[in-house]
Amino acid sequence: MTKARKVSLVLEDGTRFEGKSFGYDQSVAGEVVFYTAMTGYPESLTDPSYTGQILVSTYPMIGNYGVPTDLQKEGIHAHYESHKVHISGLIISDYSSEYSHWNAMKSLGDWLKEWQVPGLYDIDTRALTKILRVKGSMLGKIEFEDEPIELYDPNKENLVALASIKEKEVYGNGEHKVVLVDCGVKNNIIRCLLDRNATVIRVPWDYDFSNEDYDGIFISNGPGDPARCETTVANIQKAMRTDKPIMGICLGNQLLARAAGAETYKLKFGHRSHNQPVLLTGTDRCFITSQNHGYAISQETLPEDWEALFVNVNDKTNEGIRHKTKPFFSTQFHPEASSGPVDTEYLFDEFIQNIVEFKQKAQ
Ligand SMILES: NC(=O)CC[C@H](N)C(=O)O
Repeated sequence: MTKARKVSLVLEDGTRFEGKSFGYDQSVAGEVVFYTAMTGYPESLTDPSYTGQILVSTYPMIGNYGVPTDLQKEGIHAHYESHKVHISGLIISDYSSEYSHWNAMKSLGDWLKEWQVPGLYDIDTRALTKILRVKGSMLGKIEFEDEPIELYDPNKENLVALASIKEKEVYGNGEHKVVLVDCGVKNNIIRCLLDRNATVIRVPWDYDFSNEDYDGIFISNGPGDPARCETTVANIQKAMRTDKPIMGICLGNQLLARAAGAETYKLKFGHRSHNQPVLLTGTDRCFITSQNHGYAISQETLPEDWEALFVNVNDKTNEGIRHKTKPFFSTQFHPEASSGPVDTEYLFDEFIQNIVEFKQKAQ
C-alpha cells in the first residue's frame, strides 16, 4: 500500500489546511471561493462560470448521490450544465465515497479523476469560509508536498474565451430565433429557451452576429472579470441599435450594463448559494434565487435611460437591470436555476413575450 502523498490547501495569506485527496493527485492554483448550496454539486462542477476557481462547499457531506449519467438530449448533456467539469479544484469536509441515486453512474471521486481535477476532504470548510468572508475571496492552491506550484490569478485572463464554444451551433426549430452569445453558458438556459418555442443559435463570445437572422438576443453567464469581454460588449452595443429584445444572465447582466455605459466591480467574497433574496424594484415582491457571481454592477453608474430591476435584500447590491423604454433586461441571479430555486424562471416567459410583441409591432 503506497503511502498517501501529503496535500494541503494553501491560501495567499499563508493559511494552510491539510487534507486528504479523493480526486486527481496533481497540484493546482486558482481563486478560492465558497458556496453554501446544500445540493447540486454535479451542476455546479459543470458550470463554466467556475473556470479557474477552487470551490469550497460549506455543506459538510458531499458525494452521497454520486454523479448522474452523461446522457445527451437535444444535443446537450441532460444532467450537467456543460460537457465537462470546469472547476479547478474541490474542497469539502466529509466525502461520501459510497453513493446511492436512481440516476448515479459513478462516484464523485472517480469523476474528478476522469477530468483531472483535484479534490480534498477532511478540511474544516466552515473555518475556511469564515476566513474568506473576513478577508475576501483569495488566491490559493491545492499543493501536494512533492509538487510545489506558484499562485495564479485566473481573473487576469479572458476566461470566457476558454469556456465559450468555438463554432456556431443551432438547437431546436422553434418559431422564435434567439442568438445565444455563449460566454460559458449553462445548459439549462438552452433548455429553458427550447421549452419556449425557440430556435437557439449559439455563437462564440466574440462572434459578430449582426448579420444573423434573429428575433432576440440572449447573453449568457460565464467566468471571470466582465471587463475582459470588450468584444462581446461591442457586439451587444451594435445589437442594441436594432431595438430587438435582449435578455442576459449573470455575466450577461454585467456585459449588458457595460454595453449601456455602466461600470462593474469585484465583490469581497461574492454570492454563491441557493438562498439569495432579491427585491423586484418598485414592489414588495421578494424572490429567493440561485446565485454564483463575484462581480457586480455599480448601480450608480447606470445611464439615465436604464434602471435597477432587482436589488439584493441582504447587501443592496444590484441583481438586475432594465432599459426604461426598450425590451432590454438582465438579471445577476440565475432564473434557470440548475441547481436551486426555480421561482424566477418566469423571466424567460417575459423575454419571449418581448419577442412576440416586437414581431407584432414590426408587421
Ligand atoms: N455565473 C456568472 O456568470 C459569473 C459572472 C462573473 N464571472 C462573476 O463572477 O461575477
